[in-house]
Amino acid sequence: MSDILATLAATIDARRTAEPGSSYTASLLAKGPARCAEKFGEEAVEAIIAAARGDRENLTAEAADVLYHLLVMLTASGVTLEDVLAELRRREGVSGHAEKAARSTKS
Ligand SMILES: N=c1c2ncn([C@@H]3O[C@H](COP(=O)(O)OP(=O)(O)OP(=O)(O)O)[C@@H](O)[C@H]3O)c2ncn1[C@@H]1O[C@H](COP(=O)(O)O)[C@@H](O)[C@H]1O
Repeated sequence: MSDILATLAATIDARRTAEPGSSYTASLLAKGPARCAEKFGEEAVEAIIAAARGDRENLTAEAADVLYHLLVMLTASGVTLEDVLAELRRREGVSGHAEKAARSTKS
């Protein structure tokens, strides 16, 4: 299921050395990590609005924008999709309740 994400991440990584004029991704990466993060935030807000309105069709499209812009932001910041997937694998099977309880006993 995540093959498309891995393919997209590879495409975005390859765009780091592409001409901004020929690639939207390259033009965004050329603006730096802060601008990429801002774009991710804008797309996330659009997804939030679609979800809050119960607009499933728009939410699907906005969620795709969010995933694309998340990968661009990660690339701009030197974090790979594999880094994020490894973190998810590390968390696998640990309930959010149990993780939160462990955090509160540490402090
Ligand atoms: N998945 C996407 C994708 N999703 C969204 N977008 C673009 O993200 C932009 C965000 O939408 P906005 O309305 O905010 O755009 P905008 O106002 O023109 O953007 P700004 O000027 O504010 O940056 C749009 O231009 C979308 O086309 C994407 N652009 C590219 N991809 C993938 O990335 C690949 C490489 O694209 P290029 O780098 O352009 O070759 C493509 O083949 C696709 O697979």
